[in-house]
Amino acid sequence: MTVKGVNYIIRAHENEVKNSKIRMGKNMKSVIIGIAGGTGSGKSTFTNRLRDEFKDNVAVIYHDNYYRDQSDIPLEERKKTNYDHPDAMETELLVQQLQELKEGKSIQCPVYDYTQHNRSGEVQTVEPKKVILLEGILVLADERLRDLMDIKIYVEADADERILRRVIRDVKERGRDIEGVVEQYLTTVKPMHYLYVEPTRSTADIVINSGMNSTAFELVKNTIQKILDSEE
Ligand SMILES: Nc1ncnc2c1ncn2[C@@H]1O[C@H](COP(=O)(O)OP(=O)(O)O)[C@@H](O)[C@H]1O
Ligand SMILES: Nc1ccn([C@@H]2O[C@H](COP(=O)(O)O)[C@@H](O)[C@H]2O)c(=O)n1
Repeated sequence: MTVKGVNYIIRAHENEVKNSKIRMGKNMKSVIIGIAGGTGSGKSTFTNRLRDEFKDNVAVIYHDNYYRDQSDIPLEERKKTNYDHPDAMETELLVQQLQELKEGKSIQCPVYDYTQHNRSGEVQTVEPKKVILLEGILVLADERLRDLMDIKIYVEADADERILRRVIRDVKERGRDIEGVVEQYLTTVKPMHYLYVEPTRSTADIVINSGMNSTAFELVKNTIQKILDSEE
């Protein structure tokens, strides 16, 4: 099963008792940082670098885990779903859970299985933290999510680089074949990108060229450190 972020969440859970310092205080405000960008742009790379830097001091939420449950549809049909349209996501659940995190409550986040094109049936406990990273192609496309965010980031990369990376990743990690990735890219991923993802670039506070951009990483890292060090 391929699951974004599950290792982190399990580690976060194990360390929770030890690290009472990193729990959010009752009156503490949490800051939500949205990290958007096209498929293969390097969003997860950038987000995971921040997660590795700050470990349990930040919560990380992947919008992909909120793809709708499709247990009532056979696998062959699930393969045909348009996963790049906003309706494919249960964003209403994500909005509700982000509000709960902001209120200092822990949440049970769904866990997605790309190989089955469905929720895995498992959930991860995510504890409230002062900084919440929210990653996904469409996180800036939803006004409710944008309104909850304090900092909006868009990771950019050329389309040819993105699709090349995606082919390799989807074959290696998401149980796909090359023909399937190309077919999906041309029929849904590419048109939806230009309809729903790329237009959100203009809503971002910061546009980053590549998820491996060290200068951008340092700037965002320093900003997060300041937030974590602040008394508020
Ligand atoms: N700047 C880069 N140069 C080369 N490979 C990259 C770069 N950024 C990301 N990758 C690789 O491309 C793949 C997709 O990156 P990822 O961060 O998962 O993209 P996204 O989350 O935006 O879909 C991963 O295998 C990652 O290691
Ligand atoms: N069952 C699914 C669900 C999603 N996808 C694709 O994932 C992409 C978003 O994830 P990134 O890490 O690439 O940002 C999105 O473009 C969907 O097409 C899928 O292929 N199958």
